[in-house]
Amino acid sequence: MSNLHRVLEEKKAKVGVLGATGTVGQRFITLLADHPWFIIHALGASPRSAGKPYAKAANWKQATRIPSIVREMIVHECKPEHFKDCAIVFSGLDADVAGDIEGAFRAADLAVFSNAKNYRRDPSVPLIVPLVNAYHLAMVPQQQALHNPPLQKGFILTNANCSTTGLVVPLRALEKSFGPLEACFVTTMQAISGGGYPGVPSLDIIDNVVPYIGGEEEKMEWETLKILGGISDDGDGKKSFDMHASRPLRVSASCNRVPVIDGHTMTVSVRFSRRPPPSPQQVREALVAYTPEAQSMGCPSAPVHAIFVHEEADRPQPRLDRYYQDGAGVSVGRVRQCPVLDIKFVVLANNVSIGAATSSIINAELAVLKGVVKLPACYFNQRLCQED
Ligand SMILES: NC(=O)C1=CN([C@@H]2O[C@H](COP(=O)(O)OP(=O)(O)OC[C@H]3O[C@@H](n4cnc5c(N)ncnc54)[C@H](OP(=O)(O)O)[C@@H]3O)[C@@H](O)[C@H]2O)C=CC1
Ligand SMILES: N[C@@H](CC(=O)OP(=O)(O)O)C(=O)O
Repeated sequence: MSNLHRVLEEKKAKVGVLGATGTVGQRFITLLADHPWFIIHALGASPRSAGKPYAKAANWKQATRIPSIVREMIVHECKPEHFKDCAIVFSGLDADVAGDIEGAFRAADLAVFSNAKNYRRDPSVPLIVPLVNAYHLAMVPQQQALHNPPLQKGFILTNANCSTTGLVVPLRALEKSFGPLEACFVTTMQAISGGGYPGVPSLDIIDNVVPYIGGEEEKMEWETLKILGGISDDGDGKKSFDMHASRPLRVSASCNRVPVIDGHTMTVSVRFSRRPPPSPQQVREALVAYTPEAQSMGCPSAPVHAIFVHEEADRPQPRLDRYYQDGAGVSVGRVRQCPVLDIKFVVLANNVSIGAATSSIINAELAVLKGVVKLPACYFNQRLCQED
């Protein structure tokens, strides 16, 4: 460990990254390398990578160089003992192994912020898109209390499927301004990087569109309801996610893989409960004005514009717009009347950034700001420090 790293470790909160060598893991590393509150302390990947310096273990595919802070760091197997000093553990683990590993980390009283699908449907686990439903963090204490044995600091919190993430941000903005939505049709054009590395074989995707991504449509249709739903109380203090139950929203998703490297584009049509529905101009204004808690609370990784609304007729486009705000916001365009439902528009979200690593990091920042993760005494920002 360099002297600089030692100094930073005294000033920032130590975090770990599981699945650090993968597509999402590499994005975590680029984002965390200069994070104002967090410092990378431990890295985990498969037994194939364990024991190697990160630069040798990772097949680095980012446009920027491997940050010097991790270059020589030895990758560990994903066992809690290697991460016991971490206040937060981010996970970009393959879903085949994430269930057992993340469960073991929670049982070891570690706070896990996961990208994997395994726990998203768990009734005690918040599924949080940080630009949408930060209030679901309120479920964490119940998860800790119901765990056997009860936990002091450990929990699992997941972010959403990358396509679901791009969809729910404008849907939440519209519900906030115009009340409940009744129906939504969404058709996705998903980037190859969504499948991890090496992902879809080149001979399947070049000069082609694949009209099927296993499990994706079901995830979009189900996760949207959990994310947009509230939390209900049974009267005895037991809380549960209400799955948008008060005014059920019907979502129909069609998911396609297209020959784009990064950035999931989707076309969306919605019907509002209220009659008459808002006009396209009212919808544009509501999307631009939308300010999620992550922004108002001052999360350092939150985008300046949660939703950027394009006026040009042919935007957003993945090649032009996926890195806007470092991929942390969502781009919307072509807001217009829908002759079947009410309003239709196009959404673009960077699947690896706001669709994955950036969401996890903002979720962790929200957890710190809301006191769900209590950081030990530290010096990086006295306002945030909470003594045990
Ligand atoms: N790519 C995307 O756009 C998005 C991905 N996700 C989800 O995020 C997760 C990561 O995705 P992605 O980065 O694309 O996947 P990758 O296949 O690129 O990376 C998978 C990671 O898991 C590690 N791993 C594999 N097997 C094991 C094991 N037995 N023990 C410990 N670690 C293991 C790999 O380590 P090693 O290199 O050593 O094999 C690697 O670090 C997945 O659950 C995915 O569904 C979510 C939203 C978007
Ligand atoms: N399935 C998505 C990426 C992903 O990994 O999704 P999930 O985290 O829901 O398994 C895609 O292929 O673009």
